[in-house]
Amino acid sequence: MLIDIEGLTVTRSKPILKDVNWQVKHGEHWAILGMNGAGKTALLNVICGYQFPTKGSVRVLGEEFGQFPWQELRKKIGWVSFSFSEQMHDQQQNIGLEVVLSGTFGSIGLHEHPGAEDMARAKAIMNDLGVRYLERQPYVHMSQGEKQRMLIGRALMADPEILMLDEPCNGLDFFAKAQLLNKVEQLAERQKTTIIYVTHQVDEILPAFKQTLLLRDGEVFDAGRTKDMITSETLSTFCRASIQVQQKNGRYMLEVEEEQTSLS
Ligand SMILES: Nc1ncnc2c1ncn2[C@@H]1O[C@H](COP(=O)(O)OP(=O)(O)OP(=O)(O)O)[C@@H](O)[C@H]1O
Repeated sequence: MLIDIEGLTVTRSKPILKDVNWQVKHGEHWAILGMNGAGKTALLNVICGYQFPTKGSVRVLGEEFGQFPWQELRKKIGWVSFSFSEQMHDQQQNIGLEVVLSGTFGSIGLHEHPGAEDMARAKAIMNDLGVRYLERQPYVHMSQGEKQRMLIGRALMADPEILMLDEPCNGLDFFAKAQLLNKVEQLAERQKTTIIYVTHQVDEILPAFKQTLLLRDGEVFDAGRTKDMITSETLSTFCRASIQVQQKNGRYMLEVEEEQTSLS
């Protein structure tokens, strides 16, 4: 079991996660679908040890939260998120190659001298992600899609066992989104890293994401095989709206008949 969460409750000034149970096995790729404020980012924060459980147990990569130095565990988890992208902006001078290389050291900005091996690996990863042409370009001058691929490259430098992508297609145009999803699909097919993909949009749930967690108001609404989760019936109840799900070439599309949902 890669992730084993039982009875997880996180309460701050209000309940954020309530009695969450979720298990991720080796070799699985998961999508986490939920509307704004559902608790998706909070759940990732708990997995990375940035947010502490109020109640319940959290085991990641076989280690129990509270009984293991979580900063060690974090090295095996890659996390790509918008907030991280914002932090990178403080490193105005960093060029593409440095951003990817910084993943070796888990730092924001490159403060250490990488070895020849690291350098070769960073270039190979950039090549793979189709961003080798950005090697010398400052991060701040990159497009949103280029930045996202750069951050995925940075996360892959650490050779993570789990790669968490938190709404990676936000702000991307349809072409950049297709390119990014294509890369995510390739990564998932390689089966080296378990991918957890957080989104509001069902069209981003790629065929490789055979499992889906539906999170609503801090609670697990349902979890299991994507083909059982992304159905008209389940999503209509989940979104409290009348929703028709269509499938084309293994991808999902929604038709929403009422206005109160934010899913598309
Ligand atoms: N430290 C905190 N104190 C109080 N409330 C918090 C705290 N952190 C998160 N929340 C609240 O918990 C809820 C879940 O937040 P979270 O960021 O996990 O949602 P999300 O599903 O990722 O949403 P989005 O899709 O909008 O990014 C939100 O209502 C948020 O305001």
